[in-house]
Amino acid sequence: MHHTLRITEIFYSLQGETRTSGLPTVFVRLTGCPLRCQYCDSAYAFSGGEIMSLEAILERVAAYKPRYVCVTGGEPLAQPACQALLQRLCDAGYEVSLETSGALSIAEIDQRVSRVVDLKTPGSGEVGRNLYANIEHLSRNDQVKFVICSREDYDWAVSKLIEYRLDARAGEVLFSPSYGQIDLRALADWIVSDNLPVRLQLQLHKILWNDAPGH
Ligand SMILES: C[S@@+](CC[C@H](N)C(=O)[O-])C[C@H]1O[C@@H](n2cnc3c(N)ncnc32)[C@H](O)[C@@H]1O
Ligand SMILES: Nc1nc2[nH]cc(C(=O)O)c2c(=O)[nH]1
Ligand code: SF4
Ligand SMILES: [Mg+2]
Repeated sequence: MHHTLRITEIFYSLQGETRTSGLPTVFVRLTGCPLRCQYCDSAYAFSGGEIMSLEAILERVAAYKPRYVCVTGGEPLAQPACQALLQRLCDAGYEVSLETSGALSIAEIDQRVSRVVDLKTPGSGEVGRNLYANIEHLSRNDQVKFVICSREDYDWAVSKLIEYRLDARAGEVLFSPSYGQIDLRALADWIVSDNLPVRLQLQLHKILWNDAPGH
């Protein structure tokens, strides 16, 4: 079967987020997203892009000789051929991660992939899109992320953490500040004072490169 995907960009940078933060990583950014989070820093990937064959994508990735590959977007799972892309990247021997909004099922996604599942907070404006059935498919190789816009979002994230025992299911629970929307030190202090089993993650690439294209 001949698979194609609509791609916004493929670039090599330091991973700015998740458990591989700071490690050189190739990013494959798929075009299009059915959500509209108010804070989205990747809205340029909602449209446009270029149709590429699976083979052409694999060739572009291989040219960097990476260890880590991150498939992101847009919403990667909105394109059916994403599943085949992830499988082929794993087969090629890369450490593969997938960033997904949590609005589409991860049930059929290769378990070799570290699935980074965002649970959309009320502050995102898309909390109604969360597919909670995804939680039962999480393994220790997966990560759950909350992007926190306010104290209300923090309290909501803590309630979901406890309700679903997320720290016992996923390998990492990430609390990430919505960029520029919340005081970093306050978020850090809340996590410490509540003794939470979560990791505060900053977006390293924005500190380093101010979110410039290609990073
Ligand atoms: C651009 S999205 C692409 C993947 C997928 N659509 C999703 O939402 O997970 C990648 C990650 O960046 C996060 N993100 C987007 N804009 C952000 C912002 N302004 N501050 C912090 N995180 C942000 C998203 O919540 C998501 O976890
Ligand atoms: N360096 C770098 N790390 C990232 N981690 C997640 C990104 C994203 O936009 O999804 C991203 C990005 O755009 N750049
Ligand atoms: S789901 Fe991801 S890509 Fe889509 S609007 Fe939200 S943050 Fe942006
Ligand atoms: Mg980005």
